[in-house]
Amino acid sequence: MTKKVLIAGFTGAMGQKAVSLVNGLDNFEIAAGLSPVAENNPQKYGLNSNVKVFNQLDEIPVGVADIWIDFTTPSAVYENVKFALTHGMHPVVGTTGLTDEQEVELQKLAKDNHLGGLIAPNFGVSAVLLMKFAQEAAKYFPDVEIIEMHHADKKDAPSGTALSTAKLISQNRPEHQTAPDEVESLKGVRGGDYQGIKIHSVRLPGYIAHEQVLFGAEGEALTIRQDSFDRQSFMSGVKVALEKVDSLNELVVGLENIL
Ligand SMILES: NC(=O)C1=CN([C@@H]2O[C@H](COP(=O)(O)OP(=O)(O)OC[C@H]3O[C@@H](n4cnc5c(N)ncnc54)[C@H](OP(=O)(O)O)[C@@H]3O)[C@@H](O)[C@H]2O)C=CC1
Ligand SMILES: O=C(O)C1=N[C@H](C(=O)O)C[C@H](O)C1
Repeated sequence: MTKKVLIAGFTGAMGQKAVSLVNGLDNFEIAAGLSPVAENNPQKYGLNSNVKVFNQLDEIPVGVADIWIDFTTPSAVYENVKFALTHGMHPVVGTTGLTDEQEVELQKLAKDNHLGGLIAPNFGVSAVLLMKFAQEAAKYFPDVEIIEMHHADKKDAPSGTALSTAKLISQNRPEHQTAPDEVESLKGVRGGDYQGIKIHSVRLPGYIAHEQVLFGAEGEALTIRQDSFDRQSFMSGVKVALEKVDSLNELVVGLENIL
């Protein structure tokens, strides 16, 4: 049976990659797209002429799609996923910026509506592996800092991946304070702080998405790095999510939990 997909943010950099992905899959079809200023001209965006284009949530009728792909903005994602879950759609969410509280609320909503879904801060295998390796290394190296580097159009900082990396590290890291007496003579120069783990966000044209986790100890260092040179690299993860999402019985966080 062909599954119908709605792509929220279909005009954006990731949305357009998702359009190409779903157009090339046998058992899925794009039924609708949501983007606030998109023209009602689906073909302009690589969509078939019968695809419905919506500019806001309240235009979307019940039953339009089975799966909701979200690559929008941190300010829109919570309401979007709430809408999907209350209108019978399984969410596959790549958009970053959901707070822990919002994730918990959405998980409850998914449970109440008997719908599974996935929230993945990163659909790239290199990033998923980086997070796994960093979590393991944190048992042995409590002194750690994260540097994430992204394109200059990125709206949120730190990246969802960096925040997720810090959360996973903090689960394994013994309580520890690096450089307890330090003083910043230039405000913010030591980066953001997640439970004692410093996070540094770099934004530069030419970059796509990159992360380094630096561990230091007496006389040695370990650096783990991943690079997403092309947004196509995220699509294998999105494909796995599309294939598995309707067999999930909860709103799962993290691609690694469905691989
Ligand atoms: N999980 C992962 O692996 C990855 C996640 N991301 C995340 O995905 C998100 C999108 O990234 P990217 O494609 O680069 O961003 P873009 O800015 O290129 O695209 C954002 C899209 O969202 C649309 N949009 C804006 N507001 C709304 C709204 N209220 N409802 C629906 N759509 C809206 C925009 O439409 P319009 O142009 O009409 O304003 C546009 O189509 C970001 O949060 C990013 O961090 C990115 C890469 C990988
Ligand atoms: O905005 C991006 O580009 C990306 N966003 C995600 C994040 O915030 O971690 C995933 C990837 O880093 C690309």
